[in-house]
Amino acid sequence: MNLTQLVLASHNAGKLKELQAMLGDSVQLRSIGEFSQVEPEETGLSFVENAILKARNAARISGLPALADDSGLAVDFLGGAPGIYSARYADGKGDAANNAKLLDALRDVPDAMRGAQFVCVLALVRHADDPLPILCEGLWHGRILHAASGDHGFGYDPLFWVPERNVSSAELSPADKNQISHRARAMDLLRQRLGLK
Ligand SMILES: O=P(O)(O)OP(=O)(O)OP(=O)(O)OC[C@H]1O[C@@H](n2cnc3c(O)ncnc32)[C@H](O)[C@@H]1O
Ligand SMILES: [Mg+2]
Repeated sequence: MNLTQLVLASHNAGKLKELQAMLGDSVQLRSIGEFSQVEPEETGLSFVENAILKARNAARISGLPALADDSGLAVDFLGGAPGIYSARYADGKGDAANNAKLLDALRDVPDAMRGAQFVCVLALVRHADDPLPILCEGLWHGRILHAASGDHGFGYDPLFWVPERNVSSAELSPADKNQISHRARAMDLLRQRLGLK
């Protein structure tokens, strides 16, 4: 597939920055925000369903091939919550409220029981009705800290301790996060599928 321009089916500026950095100059990612401010309802029960739903919606609106990222944080002690509801965990009140709610839910839970993974599913559709979306996933294992630390990244990064670096993911430089994150792993697979590496 020859792709020089893709629309990114996301209103999250943090994702756009990370994904464009990973793709480099060979593919230009245009934000769906250029075409519409309306966010589709994420009605799926899985990351895969929501990624496909967002990608189809963006392809329909833009007329371009579309890439979507559905991602979230699955916390072991919470049975995988907030999972696909990560963005809406604190009822749409934003990252700070989501982080505060998570800290509260894990109050007094010991380190050994604070395991978590970031999940990322990327879905690429060539057009809105594409019967064979390309799907790639990535996981990143870590642990939930007892307090926020660091100010890079977005979302739950200040609470996610990265065992291989002994820092929070918000303390990693953007370049370092983009080497090892759930999104980096999914993008690595996507680049292979597209013959970009
Ligand atoms: O749906 P779009 O428009 O892409 O943007 P969104 O922010 O709503 O994205 P999701 O529905 O995929 O929800 C992802 C949630 O998981 C969080 N998340 C995903 N990847 C993350 C990362 O790399 N670092 C920190 N938090 C992340 C993020 O903050 C959101 O709360
Ligand atoms: Mg969303």
